[in-house]
Amino acid sequence: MIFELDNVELSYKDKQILYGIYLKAETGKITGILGSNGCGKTSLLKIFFGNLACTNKLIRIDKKATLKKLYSIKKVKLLSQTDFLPNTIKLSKLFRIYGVSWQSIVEKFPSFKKYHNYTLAQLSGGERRLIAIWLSIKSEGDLVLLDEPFTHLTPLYIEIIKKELLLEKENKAIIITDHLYNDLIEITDTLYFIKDGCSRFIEDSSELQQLGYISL
Ligand SMILES: Nc1ncnc2c1ncn2[C@@H]1O[C@H](COP(=O)(O)OP(=O)(O)OP(=O)(O)O)[C@@H](O)[C@H]1O
Repeated sequence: MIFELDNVELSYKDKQILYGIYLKAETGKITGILGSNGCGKTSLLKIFFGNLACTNKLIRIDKKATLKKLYSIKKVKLLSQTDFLPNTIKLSKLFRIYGVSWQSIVEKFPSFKKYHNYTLAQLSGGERRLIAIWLSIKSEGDLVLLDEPFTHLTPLYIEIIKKELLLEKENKAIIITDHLYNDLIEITDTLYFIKDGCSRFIEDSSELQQLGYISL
């Protein structure tokens, strides 16, 4: 499946944020989005998902344009930066609701075994984040949008999540944005950089220096 987002125009009051955007995500590939703080990455993911209105946008699925919100016609998962899961439901139930086996997370993160009957409110911020990431990437989905999945995670956990993403991409299109750019670049097949409201396709990571994203 191929998802394209084109012709995005987004303003907040008089401030124009995005106006020359093209992004493509496809099953079997991980697409990365990089850009400085405030350039519009989170907004882009929300526009793609369908929960942020903008002046103009064009979404195509397998080359066919659609005006519908993507989440209403395809299985799309959005990992937002802020907590979005209910804090009072036991993790065992949350995993059942998402259709993800509890054993899958215990196999990769054995220290989580004891949390089976805990609620999210009883976990640390990083542990809550890991649960949210796991449910986003392991539940059924055509397109997975991940807003800063690596930030807040311990280095070892990041390595495990990267390996899982490489497995999950076989059946899903995945888009990731994160400031841990080395981790992101390592697993992405396609990379875009957002600057001055526009997206640029990055062929070689050395371009990120010329663009002023990382120091020379
Ligand atoms: N609700 C809002 N009202 C007004 N301005 C907003 C609103 N949400 C975001 N913005 C502005 O839009 C711009 C893009 O925000 P966005 O969160 O998409 O950036 P980002 O690239 O994800 O940033 P970061 O890397 O810091 O998370 C920022 O300048 C922000 O101040």
